Amino acid sequence: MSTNWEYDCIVIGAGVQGSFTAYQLAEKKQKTLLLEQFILPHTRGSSHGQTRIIRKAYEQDFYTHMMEESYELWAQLEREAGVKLYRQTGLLVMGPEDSQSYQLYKNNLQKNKVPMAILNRDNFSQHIPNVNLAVGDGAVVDITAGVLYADRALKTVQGQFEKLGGVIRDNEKVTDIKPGPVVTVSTSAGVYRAKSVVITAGPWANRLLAHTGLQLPLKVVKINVCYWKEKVPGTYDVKQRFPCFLLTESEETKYHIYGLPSNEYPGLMKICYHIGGETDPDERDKQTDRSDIDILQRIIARCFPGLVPEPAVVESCMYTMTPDQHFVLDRHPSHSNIVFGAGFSGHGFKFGPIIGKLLCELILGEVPSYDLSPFRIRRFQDQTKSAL
Ligand SMILES: Cc1cc2nc3c(=O)[nH]c(=O)nc-3n(C[C@H](O)[C@H](O)[C@H](O)COP(=O)(O)OP(=O)(O)OC[C@H]3O[C@@H](n4cnc5c(N)ncnc54)[C@H](O)[C@@H]3O)c2cc1C
Ligand SMILES: O=C(O)[C@@H]1CCCCN1
Repeated sequence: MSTNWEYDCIVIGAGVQGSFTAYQLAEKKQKTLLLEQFILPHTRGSSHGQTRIIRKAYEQDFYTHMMEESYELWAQLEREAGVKLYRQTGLLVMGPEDSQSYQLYKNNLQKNKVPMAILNRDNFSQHIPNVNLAVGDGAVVDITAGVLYADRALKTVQGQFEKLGGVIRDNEKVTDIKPGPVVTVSTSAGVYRAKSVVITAGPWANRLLAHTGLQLPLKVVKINVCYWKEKVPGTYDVKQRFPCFLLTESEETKYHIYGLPSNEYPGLMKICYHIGGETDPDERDKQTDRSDIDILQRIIARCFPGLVPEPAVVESCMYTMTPDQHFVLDRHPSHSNIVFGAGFSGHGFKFGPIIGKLLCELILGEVPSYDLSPFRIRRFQDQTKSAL
């Protein structure tokens, strides 16, 4: 076998995680190729759209800790590129006061000294007008939270990567990966060889991993991204300082419901359900399950009296879920020069800079900056299929 290679590293998939990983690698002077199957920018994966929530409020400490640094890295990218990627709005967390989920959010904010406010029934509507707090629900605000401008963030980080000498080839689908001391990656347009490979293929992760003999317990779901019309334009607008919100799971809703103030489409507020119908990523639009919309309509009619409880716009996006909804960040069990980031379970965007840093550390054989045990594949044990 020849030991020639053209690249130190090839990153497969130019969503938020692959783009940040490529950027970090280029910063570390690694000659890096970023491959993307579609023409950029595109709307067929998980990272498209104008906005995402950024927050420190989490049920688990380890995410809150990672977010401390992630905020710094987002700000660093804003400074480097001279663009605004983050707007602070706060995040209103509401949920059954006595539920485990709500208590975890509240306690975690307090324990980690995240700037926050606890609202009670008497002062709630003074701070958050036009929202009905359900009977038995508590409310806290993560003051650090806000909106990330997602499409702009992707364009920015890809641009910074190219400025560092990184190469992006879009409209080039990876069709085969041959592991070895030098990894051979075949695409619809050519063949490349590199010392190492990072797979950040979002909903297509298992398709790519199959070439390396590994399958993870991932489930791809289609999310109906719903926008709801304000009865009086501006009621829930970002300019009126309306916050993002998160309704923690309850017996009625089972999964989180979340929303962002009206911003990208004037007069429309984005509110979604944190699960959807299972789909093949190449056949996303054949998945027509709208049972989430029924649940959203009920909750919106009850809690958001200023919105028409009928979606005005419905767009599509995909989540790649793991059984525990924690990410997968690991090295291939048989090929140490293949690393992957997958299963971001609908909450990975805000971590983009940190995921990029961690995957870069794994590729370079450095000690990871965070404890990766919640993200390792060994937690799945029986569910991980390896043909090796
Ligand atoms: C509706 C919605 C709302 C969300 N809200 C939030 C939020 O508020 N806050 C938050 O933090 N996160 C949120 N998320 C989650 C976040 O957006 C995702 O976790 C993140 O975008 C995942 O990025 P990724 O890079 O793993 O996947 P992707 O963006 O899907 O990127 C993978 C890329 O790999 C490419 N690819 C796949 N196969 C190949 C191949 N064979 N060859 C070449 N390229 C290939 C794909 O085309 C794709 O571009 C949300 C997600 C959705 C869908
Ligand atoms: O990551 C987030 O912040 C959003 C809201 C909560 C559910 C997942 N997606």
